[in-house]
Amino acid sequence: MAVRIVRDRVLVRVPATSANLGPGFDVLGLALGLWDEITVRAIAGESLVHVDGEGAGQVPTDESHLVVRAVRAGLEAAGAPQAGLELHCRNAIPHGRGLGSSAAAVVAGLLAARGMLSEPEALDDARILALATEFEGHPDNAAPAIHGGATLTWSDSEGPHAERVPLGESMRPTVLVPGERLSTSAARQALPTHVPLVEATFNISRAALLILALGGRPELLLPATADRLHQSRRAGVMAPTLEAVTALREAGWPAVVSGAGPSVLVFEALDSATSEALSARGWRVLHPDVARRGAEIVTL
Ligand SMILES: Nc1ncnc2c1ncn2[C@@H]1O[C@H](COP(=O)(O)OP(=O)(O)O)[C@@H](O)[C@H]1O
Ligand SMILES: N[C@@H](CCOP(=O)(O)O)C(=O)O
Repeated sequence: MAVRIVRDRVLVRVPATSANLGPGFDVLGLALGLWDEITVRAIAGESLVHVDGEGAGQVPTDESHLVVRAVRAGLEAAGAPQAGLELHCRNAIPHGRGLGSSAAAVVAGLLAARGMLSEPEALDDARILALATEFEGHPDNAAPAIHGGATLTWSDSEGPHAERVPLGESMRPTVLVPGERLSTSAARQALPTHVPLVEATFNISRAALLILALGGRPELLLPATADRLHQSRRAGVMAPTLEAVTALREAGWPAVVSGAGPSVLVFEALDSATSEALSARGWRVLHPDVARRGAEIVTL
């Protein structure tokens, strides 16, 4: 029987994510306890979008809205008919700051599509990761948004795959968010197509070390979060971010650029003096939990 829309109202929640984690460019990611909540309704008539919080008054409110596009991609991939869509978005994830807002929007739309379907298995996690990777161009935000916790991704002829990385109990991350935005596409344009073998080898060693560090060897976090592939090459488009990362690392904090920047992720709770000094220089200091569960459909 053909796949149909059988639920006309679905609420989904999706976490922020920090990708790369230093050496794991386009591979590693971590889900953070900062959530977007989106209600999707199938309606008769034209689509409309209401946005509260981050992105309100800035993102489109018609068919070009990213969540609408993702719902449509999900319905199409499942072979289901399209419908008018009404969205209510309550957004907590800052846009254009390297905290995976676009991946969260895409995963939210795909998951909402799953929640509407007569055969939700037509959009299983692997299919959602593949579709989200088509939207994003890289899987390292979508994977932790879907699965929660820390993830690693790789791709083969079948498409992208994701696995959870074991996480110790004690991680208390700090996220520093600047006022300025930087689009991921602009940050990707700063990168070369080829890198020296010695730099690739450096990152392979540190990314492997990071798997140990995350699993319960926090004393390894500082060396394990060093990167030579992408962060310094992006300094031209986010100089204050690289300055903050360098200063924090010199003081012993395991700090990295969050995703494509310009936020900073520190794998520990910063002390109050350091936090206050950063706040005074315009950084918003957040202490999200690690989101150990990923995106979910909340039945309405
Ligand atoms: N919840 C959302 N609803 C609609 N569009 C969104 C949403 N989140 C992100 N976007 C779109 O994605 C852009 C940010 O994506 P990107 O440059 O990849 O940054 P990041 O994903 O790091 O926040 C926003 O400017 C907006 O166009
Ligand atoms: N690996 C990507 C990660 C982008 O993350 P975002 O949160 O900035 O979208 C990259 O470094 O370009």
